[in-house]
Amino acid sequence: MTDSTSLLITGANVIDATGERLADVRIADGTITDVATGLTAADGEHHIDAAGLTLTPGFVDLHTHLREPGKEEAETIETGSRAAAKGGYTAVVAMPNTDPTQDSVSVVDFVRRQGQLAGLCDVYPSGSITVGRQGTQLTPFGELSEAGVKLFTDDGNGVQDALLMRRAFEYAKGLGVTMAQHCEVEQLTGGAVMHEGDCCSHLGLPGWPSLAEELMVHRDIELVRLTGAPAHFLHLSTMKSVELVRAAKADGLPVTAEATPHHISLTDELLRSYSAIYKVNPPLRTMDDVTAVREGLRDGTIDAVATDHAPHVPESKEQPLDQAPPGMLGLETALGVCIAHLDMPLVDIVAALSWKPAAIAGIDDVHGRPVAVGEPANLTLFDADVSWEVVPAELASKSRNTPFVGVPLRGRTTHTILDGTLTVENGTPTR
Ligand SMILES: NC(=O)N[C@@H](CC(=O)O)C(=O)O
Ligand SMILES: [Zn+2]
Ligand SMILES: [Zn+2]
Repeated sequence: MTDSTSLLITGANVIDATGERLADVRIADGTITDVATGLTAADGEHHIDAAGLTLTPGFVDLHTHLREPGKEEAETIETGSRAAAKGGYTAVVAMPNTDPTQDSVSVVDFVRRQGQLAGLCDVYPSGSITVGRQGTQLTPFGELSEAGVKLFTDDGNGVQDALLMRRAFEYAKGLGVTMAQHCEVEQLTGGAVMHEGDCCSHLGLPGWPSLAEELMVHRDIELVRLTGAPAHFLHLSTMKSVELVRAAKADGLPVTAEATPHHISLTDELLRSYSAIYKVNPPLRTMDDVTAVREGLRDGTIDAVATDHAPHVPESKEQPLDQAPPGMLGLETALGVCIAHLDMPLVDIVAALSWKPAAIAGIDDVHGRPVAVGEPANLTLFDADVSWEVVPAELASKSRNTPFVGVPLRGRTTHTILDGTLTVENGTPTR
């Protein structure tokens, strides 16, 4: 079914921000029209028997690299949206390190429109903080914000200049938009291919010290204290970063943070293979860091799981470690990694995948909503118990650079519903 006629989902375990219960849910014309028990399918109504499955608001990815415009050989907005839908996502925030950069209204409008044309997932373009992500001149925040941009980031790089970042926060405060930082002091990471630590010294490879991340987390927390503007921290990876954010929240500062599936499941030991599949920014860290990031998610210091889905063509990842680009796929495996690797109640895992990131993205009027009558039907249905392994050839993404081959996953999306229409049915995209 690709058109939105009436759809009935029965017997699902429904989880949303209001809690957990068994219910039947009817959807018509993009809206939830019934939530009850004992509903039966009308003549001709599409019926999904969801006994044993979990129904939640659709997932929201705060951090997706869709690569279009500029690197369509690695991913397009259509293929990335399809990967998102397969992973249970109904919305993604598209990162700005495209070519041209998402630093103007015309480029962000193009990205949003391509997302609408693909029709598989709502695509919300971020805007870059600086023109061309060059770190020297601020983009027209006012125009971009009027064009619907709510999250600004130079992701791929952090903003190195503290004065420019201070100004960015000051403008952001007036406009009600959020600055999202890729925390990396580049003077400390030149030439790095992996986490700086025992494993790195043993392999004799150039290291990316935890301090390079933590210094910028600290700087931006203090800029938030100074300006009162909100900050979101992208892909946090170290124990000390988690501690800094925990302390900032305890001080009542408006900071939020995300962690990736790979930073809660994989460590720097994987670089012993010298495979560039495991090269990522920030790098895979130690088990102590993994444990601290998981604890950050458990206690709410880290608000969201965000994939940092970063597709790269095979030829680029087959290069030696020092030449290969950093980045890993994430959209189709995120749920499976989270359930397998986070010792948290399922409701808290779904919170980190859905309504908490929806609020950070400023799209919580449409996504991450309660499963209730009158709400927009952006929903995910998944099997929380199924164990599976990723097969790269079966990915919807145009790229194959998943680090999760051979990693046990638990939990997989069966159906995704965008604005009342099935984008994924029985695990298969509908378009
Ligand atoms: N995470 C990565 O290793 N790579 C990202 C950039 C980024 O998120 O910093 C990419 O665009 O490939
Ligand atoms: Zn980044
Ligand atoms: Zn990124």
